[in-house]
Amino acid sequence: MWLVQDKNKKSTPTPAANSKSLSKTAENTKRKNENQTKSDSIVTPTSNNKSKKQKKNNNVSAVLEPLGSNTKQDSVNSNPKKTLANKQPQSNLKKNAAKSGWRKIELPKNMTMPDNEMCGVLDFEEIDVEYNVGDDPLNTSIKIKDGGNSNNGKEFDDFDDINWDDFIFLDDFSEEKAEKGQLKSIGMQFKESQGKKKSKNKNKTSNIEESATLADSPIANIEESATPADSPIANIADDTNELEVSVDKVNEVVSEQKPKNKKKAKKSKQQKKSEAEELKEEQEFDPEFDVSQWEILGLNDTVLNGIKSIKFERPTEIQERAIPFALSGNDILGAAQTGSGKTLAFGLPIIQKIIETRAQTKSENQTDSDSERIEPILSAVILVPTRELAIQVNEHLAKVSRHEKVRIVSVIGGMSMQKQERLLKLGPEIVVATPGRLWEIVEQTDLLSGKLGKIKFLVLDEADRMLEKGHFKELTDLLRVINLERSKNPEIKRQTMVFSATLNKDLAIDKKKFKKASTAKDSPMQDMINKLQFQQKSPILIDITPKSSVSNQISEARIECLKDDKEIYLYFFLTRFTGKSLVFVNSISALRRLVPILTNLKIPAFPLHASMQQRQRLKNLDRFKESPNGVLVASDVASRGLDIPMVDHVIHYQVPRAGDLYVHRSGRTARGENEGVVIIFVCPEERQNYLKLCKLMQKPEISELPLDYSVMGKMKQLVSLARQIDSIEHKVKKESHESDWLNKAARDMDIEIDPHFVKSTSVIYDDSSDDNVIGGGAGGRITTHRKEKLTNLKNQLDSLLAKPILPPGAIRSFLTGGIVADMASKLLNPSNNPRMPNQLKETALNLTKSSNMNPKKKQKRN
Ligand SMILES: Nc1ncnc2c1ncn2[C@@H]1O[C@H](COP(=O)(O)OP(=O)(O)OP(=O)(O)O)[C@@H](O)[C@H]1O
Repeated sequence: MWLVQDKNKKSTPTPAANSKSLSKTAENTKRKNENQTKSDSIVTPTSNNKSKKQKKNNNVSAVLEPLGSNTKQDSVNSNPKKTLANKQPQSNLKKNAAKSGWRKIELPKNMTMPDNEMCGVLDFEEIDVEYNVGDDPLNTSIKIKDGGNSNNGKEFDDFDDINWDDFIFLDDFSEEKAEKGQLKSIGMQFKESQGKKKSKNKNKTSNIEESATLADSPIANIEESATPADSPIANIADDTNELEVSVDKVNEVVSEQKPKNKKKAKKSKQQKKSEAEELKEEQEFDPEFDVSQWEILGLNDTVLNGIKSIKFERPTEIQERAIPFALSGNDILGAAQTGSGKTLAFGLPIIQKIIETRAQTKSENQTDSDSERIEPILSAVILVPTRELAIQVNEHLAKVSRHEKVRIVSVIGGMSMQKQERLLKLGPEIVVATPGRLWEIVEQTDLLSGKLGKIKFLVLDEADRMLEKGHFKELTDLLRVINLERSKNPEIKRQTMVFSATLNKDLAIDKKKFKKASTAKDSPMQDMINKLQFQQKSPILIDITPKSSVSNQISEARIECLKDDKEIYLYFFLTRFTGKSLVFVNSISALRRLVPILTNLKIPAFPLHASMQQRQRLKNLDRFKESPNGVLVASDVASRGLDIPMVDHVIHYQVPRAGDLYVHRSGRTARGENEGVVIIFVCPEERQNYLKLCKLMQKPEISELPLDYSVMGKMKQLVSLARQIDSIEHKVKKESHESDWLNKAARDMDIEIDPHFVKSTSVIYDDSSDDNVIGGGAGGRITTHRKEKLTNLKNQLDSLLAKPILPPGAIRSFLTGGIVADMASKLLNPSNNPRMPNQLKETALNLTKSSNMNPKKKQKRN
């Protein structure tokens, strides 16, 4: 059984508490103190039954409180002794919490436990509610629900994100120990046991030592269960694919040393998925597959085997041009359109080099009896601007190097730093990283010291993005460290490869101009080139971007409408054409407005933006990938590099602020050999920017999408209902949040809210309009009224959504004659759009292509 430590008062400060969590704690304390001051002025003291309950709880030394009741203790002081010395009157609740710094939380009744025994409750600072556990960590997965909203719940199968310094085993808990500050968190116990094991096994190699300890410790078992030991790419089965490393050797050691009596670990969903994928890949491998087109580029048999697994018949142009140069050791500046296969253009030569180096090292060590213990060498660092892209590049390279088990680790922000450190200790050969987190690791640990300076390859993918705010500083710092060693020892050879679809920021992609821009003394490109310290005076420039920078496989079209009507037009487009759509917005606020409206309209819409938790970002990305008609509403964090299969439409819901954004956003469709549609929404306020964009892209105006807009009245009605529902839901949530806050403040202070106060601060609801709240009255009534209105609106919307969307006049004349005389047959015709039966089931691609061929084709508007 475990107790959970209140995040706001660590009575047993642990060495592992990192600066981030400490600062967060301080921030929480400050906020809580502010809240307390606020609540002092609005609540009155009382003695009620609750305080009796709390007295009783005092005897058990941990505060009992129902999970989700929001009765977290107030933070008093991070030092328990100091708190006890504090003579200020406090509620029993507070004293109790201050004494122990730990609290026990009752589990909700509906919680299922394998052995009917409580084992633990998790309460993370970044997660509002819950839980689920079993008593055997190996047979357990944790489900943590975000924000208490079950629709929005997320599940982790991964114990690695738990800070074990925040938990103790309940059996270890005593009030005495708590007072003396002698409680040892699970994390501390683990570290101690790890220390002991290490000294016992000091003759073993460091990797083996660590694995052995991991295998013996309860925490280790948990960690292992999150990292499939038998997978060649250990973390590919991680539920987020957060990190990947091929650690066969270490894994062998781990599995050998597992205690015999250990219960069989239940395979996580992800493990199973990864095993299934591996099996599939194994079956997909075709030794007879013709790779002659690749062979002529100079790739060796091992890499060619990798290609036989992924079955790419021939190299793309950028691969054809870049691979031979890269294999012969050149620095490269490569520009090619989005989705043209740049990852393998730099990835295959790196993999080949790693395999060759391994073979060479092995043959050099053949006389050495220790040849089996060859230290893996960090050969390549690939820097990318976003976390999702890092994971994707990792997966892509892991897939093609699967037979050789090249060790690849992603180092990205927003994920467990400890896990990334542990994987780095195992010795990766390729690190794919975002600059921020890699720099954090370099600064805070010595895991990469001496290694970065010796790498054989440095890649900057989406290089132009790296020059922008948010990456530039860390990138510069990293380059300083990477170049340091070489400046001392010029013998060290390193190839540098820089790739993007928009290498030249001003988008003037013509060779002369590009060269000019990249050599102009004061350009950021030149600055970066200087910092990169290419080994060659002039790196090989391969620029095969099309004139307009946008892929030739993309068909573009424009939708003109008023700013306030964009939601209606978007809903219309998404209903009219089936397929996967990626909708880009310029701001998170626009995204937050749009997603609930689409959700109310039963469109499977998923948000993705940089302020979301990383796990949620990945989860939404996965949901989008799996949903054939899904809509990802994203900020520009998704604009670069993401290779999501079969995105049919990219929609610029707002005109992008820069030309390169237009290119990269648009490039999320038409990947590889596919075609795709790009739609840009333009409202009168954006017209100027749109025209500038066209000029920048060196193209005439984008043709307008020829649509039959006769159903727009219906669409407007539906969207208006969805908006109203969202607005009321928002208000109800806000009210309930405020009332929770008030009740919580009162509970924390052991006081009762004065009903007069509630009355005087409440508002009167004007029945004539949902928005006319004019002051004075009872809050509860308002909420009830709103809820009723909400139910009515939802019913109304549901019934409209269940009907086909028909042009005006269709209902009256339905089945009888007039403009929709043949409606019955249309409704039954499978080649018509089921939601809009008077329209053909047509793809946006065909329509856009035909309008591009015939730009004068007019659309009908009512
Ligand atoms: N030779 C090939 N034949 C067929 N498909 C390929 C080939 N090379 C790569 N691909 C596929 O093309 C898609 C795009 O590749 P990749 O992500 O490397 O493009 P990119 O040029 O880096 O795009 P972006 O500029 O958007 O980052 C991927 O799905 C990849 O698997």
